[in-house]
Amino acid sequence: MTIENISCNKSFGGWHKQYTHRSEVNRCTMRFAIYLPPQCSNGSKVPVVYWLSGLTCTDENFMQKAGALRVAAELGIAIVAPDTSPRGDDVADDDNYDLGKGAGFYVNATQAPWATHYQMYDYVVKELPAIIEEHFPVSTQRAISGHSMGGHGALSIALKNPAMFTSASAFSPITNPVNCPWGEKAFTAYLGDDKTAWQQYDTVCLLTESTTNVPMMVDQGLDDNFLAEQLKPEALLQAATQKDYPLTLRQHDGYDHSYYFIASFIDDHLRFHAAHF
Ligand SMILES: N[C@@H](CCC(=O)N[C@@H](CSC=O)C(=O)NCC(=O)O)C(=O)O
Repeated sequence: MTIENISCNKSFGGWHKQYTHRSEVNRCTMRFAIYLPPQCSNGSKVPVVYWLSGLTCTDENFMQKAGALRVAAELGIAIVAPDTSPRGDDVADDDNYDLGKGAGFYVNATQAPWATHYQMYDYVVKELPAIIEEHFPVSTQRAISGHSMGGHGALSIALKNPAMFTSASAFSPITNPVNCPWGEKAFTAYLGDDKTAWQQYDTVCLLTESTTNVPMMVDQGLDDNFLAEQLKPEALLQAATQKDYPLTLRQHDGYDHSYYFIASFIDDHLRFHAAHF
């Protein structure tokens, strides 16, 4: 697979780089960002945290706003941030921010017009890791994290692929997309009206049926304007408690849904993942 470097910036002794490539699964050009810590400079292979961003984001929001690179450099962890949807003039879109471009929801769409390009589950689970492991000095130790729509992606992907990730974490995740307006809208469009097809991508449903444990950490702000209607951490906590699942849920007074919240606690997430590598 050929990839093209489009930016390169030294940061905390390592390198932040952006690449484009042809995606076979999404049938379009995709862009991703990678942070390579200084420990890579002698050819050593480092573990990777995959970061999945939320609605309206690209590969840039997390890298520019989360303040994660200092601790990634200290811990010797690479971070990979994909885009949140396929892109391009021939890719189906919607007028609203919560469907279409910037809102791929990390599922494989089965419905027209979305199915042609919106295969973000396969992109994150298969195509992107293969590219990363072919082109960069990374080991096969992987963790996954994300925010909001990306928190849903991170937790559901870890639950569906427990052998692939040593740990998973999320900020303000959509925990139960089959049961909230963002999820119902996206899953109806991408997966159709049959709600049984939605459950394969729902963190609460997957955790309830899980037979393996991927250690999980979730941070949630209690002044998040999406908390009650869209995010529902209590549903996740209830499912985890019933299964005795290894979930750490931290709820923080005063914090909202923004990257100011993520930046306040991202160090803890990277240290959590480092402890499990
Ligand atoms: N109406 C808002 C909603 C978009 C928004 O809040 N996006 C969040 C993720 S929400 C869940 O997936 C986000 O991360 N935005 C990018 C950022 O850099 O903050 C809007 O259109 O802005």
